[in-house]
Order: sequence, then structure tokens, then C-alpha cells
Amino acid sequence: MRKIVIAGNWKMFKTQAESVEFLQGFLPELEKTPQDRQVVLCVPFTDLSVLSKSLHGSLVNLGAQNVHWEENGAYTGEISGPMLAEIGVSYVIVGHSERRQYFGETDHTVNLRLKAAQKYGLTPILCVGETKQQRDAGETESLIITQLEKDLVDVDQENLVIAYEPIWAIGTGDTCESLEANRVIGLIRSQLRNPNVTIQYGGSVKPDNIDEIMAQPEIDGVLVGGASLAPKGFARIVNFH
Ligand SMILES: O=C(CO)COP(=O)(O)O
Repeated sequence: MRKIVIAGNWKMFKTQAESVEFLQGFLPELEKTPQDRQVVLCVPFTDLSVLSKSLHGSLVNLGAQNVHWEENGAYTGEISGPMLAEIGVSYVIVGHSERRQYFGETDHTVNLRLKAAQKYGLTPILCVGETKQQRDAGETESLIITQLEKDLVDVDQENLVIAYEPIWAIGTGDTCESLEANRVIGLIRSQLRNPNVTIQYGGSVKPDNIDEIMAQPEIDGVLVGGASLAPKGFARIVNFH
């Protein structure tokens, strides 16, 4: 059985005070949420501790947005797996296109981070996806197959989530057609040793397109940026029909 995972990626938004305020609006909306779905909030490192306490006993899992591959060491500005696990983090985004684009993340470092996340008991959410230029050049399939090949070397596919995030659909309001997202996610699944990996779609997911996206047979969840910042809107996404 494939798990349904609905995750919010807050990126670099919300102070601790703002994150607590979000929960006050969000948690009451989850009272009728079906238990078959996992809800994850991937928040800035500085919000993790306070949210960990507030989320204890709720349906919502805590996620981080990056993890270093070493247990500890002289790596200024980085955070390790044990540091995240200790405070109750269970998911971590790895290889988001913004990390690849702005912070020098490569398929090699993505692979190291994926293996470290799993070693310390976290479930990584691996992000893959093509740019507009690559799509227009007809390179979507080859790019994604190459990313998967390189990123997943020696990675355990039993404890893994993959997010297909076409870069041109992120933050643009330009959602990938749900049929097309379904097709690419089917391609991703065909490349895996474990066909039961949860594969999400990400890119301009909103309350008004979630039902159509989740109706697609290959799509097991979503990774939501902007629309995960509003408690009522994100709750509507979590409570998709
Ligand atoms: O990057 C994303 C999630 O990781 C998607 O962002 P938006 O939902 O804001 O397009």
C-alpha cells in the first residue's frame, strides 16, 4: 500500500511566534481529517523546537528542509541528522531545486544527504524536476532518469518519499497539468526498485486544484510551498476530497 503524504514546505517563512499562530488556526481544522493520510510541516530550523512541543500527540509530523551528511563536525551553518531526530523531526526535504540552484547542491551531495537522513531515522523527501528550458528541449524524461540514477545510489527505497517538482511550476501559479504530472510520476515509479514509494507532486498546488491533482492514480501526495503558509488554505489541501 502506498502512503498518502501531504507536506508543506514553508521555505524561509515564519518566525517562532508566527509558526505558533499558524498552528492555532490549522490544528482545529484537522479534526475530521481521514487517518489514511500523513501530514507534514517542513519548517525553518528555528521553528522546529517550538513546533515539536505543540505537535506532540497530533496527526501532524515535523519536517526539516535540509540535513548534513556527517553526524557532527566543523561544518559551519549545517545541521545533522541526530540534531533533528532528537527534537522529534521525522521527515526532511533533500535536493529541493532552490538548494540545487542557489546553494550549490549537486546530485552527489543530495545522495550523501539522503543516506544520512535514513541512517539517523528520518524519512527523506527527495525533490526532482526539470527547468522550463529542459522541458522545451524535450529533456524532461532523460533529466529525471539521470537525477534518480545519481541521487538514489545505495539509498533504501523502503523509507523514501519522492516529490516531482517541475521547476517552472514552482511559485509561478503555472501548475503542471494534472495528467502530465501523473505521466511523469508514472515514469519516476517505473525507474524504482520499490514501486510502493510515495511520490508527490509539487508546484503551485492550491486549495482549488488539490482535488483534481489527488484524483490522479499515480500521485500519492503533494509538496506545497506558498499555499502551506495559510492555515485554512493548507487545511483545505490536507482535507482534499
Ligand atoms: O517548491 C515548492 C514546494 O517545495 C512548491 O512551491 P509553490 O507551492 O509555492 O509553487
